[in-house]
Amino acid sequence: MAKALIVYATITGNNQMVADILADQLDELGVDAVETEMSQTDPSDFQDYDICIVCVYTYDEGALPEEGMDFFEDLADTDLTGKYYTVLGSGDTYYGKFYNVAVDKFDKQFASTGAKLATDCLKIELEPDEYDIMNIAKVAKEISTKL
Ligand SMILES: Cc1cc2nc3c(=O)[nH]c(=O)nc-3n(C[C@H](O)[C@H](O)[C@H](O)COP(=O)(O)O)c2cc1C
Repeated sequence: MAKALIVYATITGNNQMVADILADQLDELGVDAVETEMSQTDPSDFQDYDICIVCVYTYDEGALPEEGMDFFEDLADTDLTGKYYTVLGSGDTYYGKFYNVAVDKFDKQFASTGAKLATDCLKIELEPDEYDIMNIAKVAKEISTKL
């Protein structure tokens, strides 16, 4: 059975909700999905999985979560050759050009690991609604077809 690790960072729960929805969808498609919180995770943990996923919030006008800085920096030095990745994020369009910037930063960081993008990164506005849930389901489907 293919395995996915979903690493999330959250303050108010939206990104954990995104991670939960994606994990449920992946499980339904026969992918064993495990969730962990970013500050409790080392990027080398991804080496035991086929799919590497990050669900992350953006803070302070384009900043990464402070509790995720070590994870972010160590990710660049982690060899994930042969694996797939994608990044999801809940942010707030109120922040204009800084909307979900952490998603783009993680996307770039994954590029240096050797992992391949499984499906386009997904940006979500605040708490996922029906439309977002549909898009998360599409992400899960695309991921499952790569395996
Ligand atoms: C002080 C502050 C700064 C924020 N800065 C940004 C930002 O630059 N870009 C963005 O997209 N969202 C920004 N947000 C919104 C959060 O990313 C958004 O509420 C997100 O859904 C929180 O995720 P969480 O519920 O998983 O903690 C900010 C929120 C706060 C409180």
